[in-house]
Amino acid sequence: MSLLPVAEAQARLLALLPLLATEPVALRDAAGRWAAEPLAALRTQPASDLSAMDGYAIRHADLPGPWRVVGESAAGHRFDGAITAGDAVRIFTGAAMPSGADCVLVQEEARRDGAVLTLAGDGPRGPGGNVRRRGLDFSCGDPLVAVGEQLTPQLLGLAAVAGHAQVEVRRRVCVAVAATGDELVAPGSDLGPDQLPESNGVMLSAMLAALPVDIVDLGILPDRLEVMVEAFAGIDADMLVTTGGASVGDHDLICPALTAAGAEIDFWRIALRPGKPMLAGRMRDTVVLGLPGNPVSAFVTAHLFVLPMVRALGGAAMPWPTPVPAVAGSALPANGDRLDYMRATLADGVATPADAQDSSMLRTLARAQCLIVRQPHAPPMAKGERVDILPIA
Ligand SMILES: Nc1nc2c(c(=O)[nH]1)N[C@H]1C(S)=C(S)[C@@H](COP(=O)(O)OP(=O)(O)OC[C@H]3O[C@@H](n4cnc5c(N)ncnc54)[C@H](O)[C@@H]3O)O[C@H]1N2
Ligand code: MOO
Repeated sequence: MSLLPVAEAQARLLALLPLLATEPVALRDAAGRWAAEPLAALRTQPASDLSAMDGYAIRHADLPGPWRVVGESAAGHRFDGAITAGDAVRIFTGAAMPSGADCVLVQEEARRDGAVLTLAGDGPRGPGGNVRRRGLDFSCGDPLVAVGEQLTPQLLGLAAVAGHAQVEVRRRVCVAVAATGDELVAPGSDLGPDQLPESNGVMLSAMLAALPVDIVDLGILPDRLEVMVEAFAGIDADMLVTTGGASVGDHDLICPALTAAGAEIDFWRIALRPGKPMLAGRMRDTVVLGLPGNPVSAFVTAHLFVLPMVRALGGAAMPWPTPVPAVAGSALPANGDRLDYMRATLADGVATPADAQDSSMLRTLARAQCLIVRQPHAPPMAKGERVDILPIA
């Protein structure tokens, strides 16, 4: 069977996703979610001309003074009157400019004796000096956040000052995770000679924990068709992620078990190393991803498929990991017909692949800081040439 190119597999998977309902979330709880509706400014910021410094609001035409101090304007308590020739108002950072004043004399350049103020420096350069004009940051109605943008702390601060208390986002994504394999036991268990501590579920849950996800842990399923079918048939989740049993051996039962549980398999086996035996489909309202059992294959396919799909379900406009340029730290051999992701360290922009790239080796994965991306049929590459990497640390 020919292998499906990775980009095609990603596009097909995206097409399988349902559109999740939206919910309003308080800004303080919205970090990391994606805006499901655009946010426009509900107010103008600043709403009035404000002082940018502590000092005295004056008319620039009155320089070089002296002035008579006629009142005070503080943030939250403006000076209600208007000033005329020779008047100054004591003013603080963030306070509204009094009517008639057009600049602020900073207090370091002023000398005050009772109500009399004299110049003790150069003074503001011109009208508007040390003043933040109304609307300097944004005006009411300005578009501020686009649909699909991730809500960073900075955007949430912007939304708050723009007058919003909450933001509409897609509801949290429910992901069921199952490890499969007769050899697997819970981490820390006493081990028989053919047993292995389960690690893929641990790693996947940790990868998902950084996203707005509720995880349903299905634990470890044995390589028994009827047990798997029963576990899968009762699932109520947006996504089911399995690891193991995806290949072609007699005990690789994920494909038949999912099919028997009502899933339609959309594709199986992709042109990716590691990660070739991945499969994907849909089981009623649940998107299904069957990841290979080898730990590095599970990690790479989670990075390229599971996390992007969770982001897309969450409403992300840009769900994919973005390659960045680096320099090859050693010569790289010609690549075969699969898109290859090589574990590598990264120092000062130089990506050096690990000597061994076997997909069972978690220690090299744990110490890798990036994956070097090699396109199918890429020619050999010399040390020092430019490569694309995906940062993972
Ligand atoms: N004849 C062929 N054999 C294999 C092929 C192939 O095309 N033809 N593909 C190979 C590739 S590539 C991969 S990747 C593996 C993936 O196979 P499975 O998805 O069926 O994975 P398993 O056989 O169940 O396990 C593989 C390996 O990983 C260990 N494992 C599984 N689950 C976990 C877990 N949750 N935690 C830790 N370790 C796990 C398992 O013990 C095996 O050692 O197939 C190749 N074979
Ligand atoms: O593609 Mo497999 O994931 O080489 O080990």
